[in-house]
Amino acid sequence: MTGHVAVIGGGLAGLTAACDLADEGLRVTVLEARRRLGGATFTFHLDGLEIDNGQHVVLRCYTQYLNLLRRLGSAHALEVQRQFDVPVLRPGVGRTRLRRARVPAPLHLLTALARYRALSVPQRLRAVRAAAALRGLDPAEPALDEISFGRWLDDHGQGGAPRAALWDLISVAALNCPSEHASLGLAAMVFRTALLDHAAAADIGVPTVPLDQVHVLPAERYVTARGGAVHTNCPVRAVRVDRRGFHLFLDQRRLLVDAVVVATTPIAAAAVCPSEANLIPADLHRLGSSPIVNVHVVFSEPVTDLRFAAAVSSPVQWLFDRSGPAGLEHGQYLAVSLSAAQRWISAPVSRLREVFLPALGTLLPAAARTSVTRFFVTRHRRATFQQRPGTARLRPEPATSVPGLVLAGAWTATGWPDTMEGAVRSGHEAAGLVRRHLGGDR
Ligand SMILES: Cc1cc2nc3c(=O)[nH]c(=O)nc-3n(C[C@H](O)[C@H](O)[C@H](O)COP(=O)(O)OP(=O)(O)OC[C@H]3O[C@@H](n4cnc5c(N)ncnc54)[C@H](O)[C@@H]3O)c2cc1C
Repeated sequence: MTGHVAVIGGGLAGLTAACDLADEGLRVTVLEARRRLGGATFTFHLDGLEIDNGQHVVLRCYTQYLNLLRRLGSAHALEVQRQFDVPVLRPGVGRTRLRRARVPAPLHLLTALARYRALSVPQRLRAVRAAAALRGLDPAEPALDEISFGRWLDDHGQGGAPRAALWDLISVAALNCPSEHASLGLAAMVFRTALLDHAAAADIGVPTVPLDQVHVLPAERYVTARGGAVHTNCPVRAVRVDRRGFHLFLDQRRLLVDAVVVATTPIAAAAVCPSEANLIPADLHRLGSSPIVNVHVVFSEPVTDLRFAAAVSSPVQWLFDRSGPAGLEHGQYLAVSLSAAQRWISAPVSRLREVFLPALGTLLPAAARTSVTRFFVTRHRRATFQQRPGTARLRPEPATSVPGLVLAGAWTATGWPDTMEGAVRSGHEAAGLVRRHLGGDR
């Protein structure tokens, strides 16, 4: 197939589309506004350590993301646990765990809940009933996107302790939204896909190397090895269309191409696309944004043997041992990942230190007696869109009204939450549309 395709945005969606299009023999040019690729997933260097902008976790049900890594030759960069097993820490009480048994779904959850000591026995029984009811929901049913997951939990006797100690543990991290504000449709999608329909789907994978070695640099190499070009520091200001093709307005020059994948953020897509694309900018702005904060703490000595853990009754939501991926030689580096972090996004580092060091000390006794050698914070104000009720109808389909101009991004209508899996799926979808437009459908 011949043709020149521009991919605007070098996040995971854009990189996926670029890999697919390069495989088709098309001439691909990736244009990324920032000085580095990766979008919401990147690595930076600090005092000899390789730091990810925020801990990223994958699940075994991320089939397209995992396939992409296999294709890029970097599947080894993830360690996926053999069975879903989450240590759950409680201040002053110690550990319990949510661990699936090796039996088919949904029995695997019964056994996990039966042993979950953060809930009383009657609470565990009621949680099993609620899980069965959730399993009966169709996430694609539009009415589910009109109500909040929190309301559904209340209606099913899952407010209070069960919400905090069980449902929020998963949904706040997966949807980056408190359950009272999250879409029931998206929550049903997460719980069904990851936990209720297939026993192995929620097995957790964490990168063993920095994120840029997991998919960012491998994708860049994949595209350039196939003749593609990748430009960073290269914002696209506007796209115009005429009978010759698509004109991209860059700061110093213009580029004329045969097709365009707009894989930016939603607000940038609204600004860049021509009016003929018929996007609804107000809808894209209404998608809003939700923050994620990571608190990074380096201890002089190891303080835990856990690779990761969740916490309840604590400001800590999830913590991860980052020592290996960051290249730390002595001590231990923990990252505390805080989703739906409105409360923390503007807090000074001193305040976060005041809150999170004692909180870690109550969860991990050794942390209370070990000195901290580094403490820093990464903040993403616009980490994901706000996955609240009513967002399904705001998420645009990848095809625009202009053939050859397509959208990609975890915020498009993928049916998935704003995740790496959603980004990869949208990249494939966009590349497929471009291929059909350029006449190479097989
Ligand atoms: C801290 C954090 C933790 C997360 N944790 C997880 C997790 O554990 N698991 C998970 O699955 N997901 C997680 N996510 C979400 C996941 O990272 C995103 O869903 C996914 O990476 C989005 O990819 P994308 O390509 O759609 O968008 P983006 O990564 O936002 O990429 C868009 C790109 O477009 C570029 N751009 C914008 N405007 C222009 C322009 N005019 N010209 C050129 N380029 C432009 C941007 O600079 C950016 O690089 C997390 C996100 C964050 C921030």
